[in-house]
Amino acid sequence: MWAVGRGFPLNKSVSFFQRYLQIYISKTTKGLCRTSLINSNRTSVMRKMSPFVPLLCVCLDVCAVHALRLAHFSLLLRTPPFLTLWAGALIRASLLVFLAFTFPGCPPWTRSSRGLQSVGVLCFHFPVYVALVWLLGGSVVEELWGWHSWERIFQGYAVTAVALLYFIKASSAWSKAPPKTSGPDTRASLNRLLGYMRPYLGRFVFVLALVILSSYGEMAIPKYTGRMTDWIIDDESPEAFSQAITIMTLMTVGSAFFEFVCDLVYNITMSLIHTSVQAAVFQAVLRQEIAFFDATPTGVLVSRITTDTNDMSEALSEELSLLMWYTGRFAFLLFFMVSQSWKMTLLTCMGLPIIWVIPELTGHFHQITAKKVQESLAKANQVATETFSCMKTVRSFANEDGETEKYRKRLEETYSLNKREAAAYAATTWANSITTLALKVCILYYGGTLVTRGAVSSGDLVSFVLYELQFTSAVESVMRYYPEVKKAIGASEKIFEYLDRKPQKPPSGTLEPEVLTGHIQFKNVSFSYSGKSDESGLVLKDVSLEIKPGQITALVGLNRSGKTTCVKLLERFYQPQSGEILLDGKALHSYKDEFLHEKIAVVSQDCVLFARSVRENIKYGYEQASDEEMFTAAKQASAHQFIEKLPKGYDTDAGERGGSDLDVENEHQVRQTLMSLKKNCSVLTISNKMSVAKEADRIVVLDCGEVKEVGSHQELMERGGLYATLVEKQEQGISRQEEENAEEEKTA
Ligand SMILES: Nc1ncnc2c1ncn2[C@@H]1O[C@H](COP(=O)(O)OP(=O)(O)OP(=O)(O)O)[C@@H](O)[C@H]1O
Repeated sequence: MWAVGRGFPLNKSVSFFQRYLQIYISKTTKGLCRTSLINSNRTSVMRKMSPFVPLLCVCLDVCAVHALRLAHFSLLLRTPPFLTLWAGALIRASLLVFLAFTFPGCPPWTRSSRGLQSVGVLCFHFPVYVALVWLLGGSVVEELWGWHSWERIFQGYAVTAVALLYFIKASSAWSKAPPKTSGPDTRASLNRLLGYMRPYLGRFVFVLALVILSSYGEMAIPKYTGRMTDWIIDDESPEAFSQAITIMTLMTVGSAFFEFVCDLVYNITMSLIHTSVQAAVFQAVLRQEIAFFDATPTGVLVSRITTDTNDMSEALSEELSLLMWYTGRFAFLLFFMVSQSWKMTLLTCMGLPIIWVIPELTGHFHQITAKKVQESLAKANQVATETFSCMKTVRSFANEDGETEKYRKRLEETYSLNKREAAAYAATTWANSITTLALKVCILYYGGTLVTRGAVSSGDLVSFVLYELQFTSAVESVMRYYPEVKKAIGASEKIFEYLDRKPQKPPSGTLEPEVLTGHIQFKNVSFSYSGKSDESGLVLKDVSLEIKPGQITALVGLNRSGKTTCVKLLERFYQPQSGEILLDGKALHSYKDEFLHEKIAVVSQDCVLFARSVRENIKYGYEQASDEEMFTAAKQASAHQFIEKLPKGYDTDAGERGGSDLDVENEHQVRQTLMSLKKNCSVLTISNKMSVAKEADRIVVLDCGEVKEVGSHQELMERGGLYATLVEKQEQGISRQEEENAEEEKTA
């Protein structure tokens, strides 16, 4: 440091230091690396030495502590012990950090936050502890003069190892939570969820109070069992004993009752929240433009509304409630344990990482083996499936024995993996119980010495052991459920995505005139479903056409020429990229949405029936219609008689998407009805059948999204263009079909 202060270049001081370390390593590791160090690439050799480097750092640290110890006891340096303690910690920390950052052999983790944190714990935990004891008025003489003893040095490393294990456990639990995406973060989702919870704030406060009361009640059994042990040992009066039993029973029953009420209120509240979120998402989805439904598969939409909201609310109902319970228990257990004996509590906390880490390591091995077993089973199943599905081929090659042998080999592989899995499972279970047992033995041993010294009573030890039993699982549960709850909140982002989505369509207009003649004009309309206006994607290209009131206009053309698209634009499902559509001389988008959909009626070839009664289907979107109006509509569609014959008439359930397509007879009937209605409205018919177009007053011929011809049937036939060709081809097709049918009949 001095050299740096005097303007000595840092890299020089580093290489100077490194040289000494290299000499040190070459001496300690004797011939093992001496020859290698002579090589020019010293740094790479140093990296190879990295397994020894932590050991070297520990040795240097111990040397530094002993050097400080000598300085501390030296008569020449009469520094106050507090100052020596803190200065010593600072020197140790500086030395270790300097080593980590300058010595190339140091593993990278020593330079990470985890490494620096460990250095901090190693060097400063004891000074902080001494300072706290001193502030609380305790005696610190022994600690101030003995901090450099071997016992304290080992204790320091043990504390650092435990802290590191805690840190690893916490970070692995946290990393199970979903990674942050570029979308809204968990905090934003949490705020949204809290927004839904706000109306029930009173209930949540009530639930929280019940959690606290119930958790407190659960402390009764350990507490009074300990008391009773004391009374039994001390041979106290039977009244005190029965009083303890009564209080314990009351508290336990009370706790169970509070838990029941709490669960009930909490789950009902969460169901209410779930219902309101689900309804809001459904409404938000319905608001979207039709292109959104084209692009999003129905399954995804349904899953977002049902599965995703269910998953979220289930996770929040179950995991959040468990998190609350265990946090409440954890807090009370910690409080009662500390009040029994803070030393035993510290021992428990130090033992916790060990009972997590060892089973986790064996559990990891078990998981890997279980996965391999699954894969191997899948391979065996594949052989079986393949063989059965190609049974004819197997038989024709007479390869039954070959396939059996192949299947047997796969099963043998699975069997050997099964054996490993069984061993891994046994090891995991064993590691679980042995580590838990070891911690208990340690606590009992340490507690026993405290009881012998008279520091705690036997009853306290009994209570403590009972608290500790619950404490371990409470801590584990908190660490398990916290990431789960975070994950559930993260998953809610997907739901809010729909709630936040703004429909990509212009707002509804305001016009709703009392009189509407129904004069429709397409003026230079171009449209593409992709939203792009480049020529290749256009489905309609510069289309101009007119649908006059009191007339029937037919839109004809080959398949995919854009006929249906014109109707979709008329219904405002999509917006044209350019051009405009006018209704009675006013832009279509200036009309109110509801008004427009009331005025434009679409009779489709393949209409849809909802899984509701026939009555509800007919009145769909116009519930206020009278039964008379409904009968008239059904009669016009020649469905009245048919419906009357159904088991429950108009109240018969139509069934989901029941067979509803128009047959030839019905189609003719509907057409006749439309013809009779044409005086009061504009009629646009779309059909591939030229016979339908023939009856229209005006025919618009579309080809590849462009208007090719406009006129009456007569005019277009005389022109001899596309329409005439289509009519001709269709007539030929019909006559050929008739000939084929006649021939079939003959042969029959
Ligand atoms: N929702 C959609 N998304 C993307 N492209 C579409 C969509 N609907 C139709 N198309 C495409 O637009 C073009 C015109 O289709 P449209 O259904 O309007 O033709 P059509 O003349 O009514 O055909 P048909 O007589 O076969 O019903 C076709 O190429 C079709 O593939």
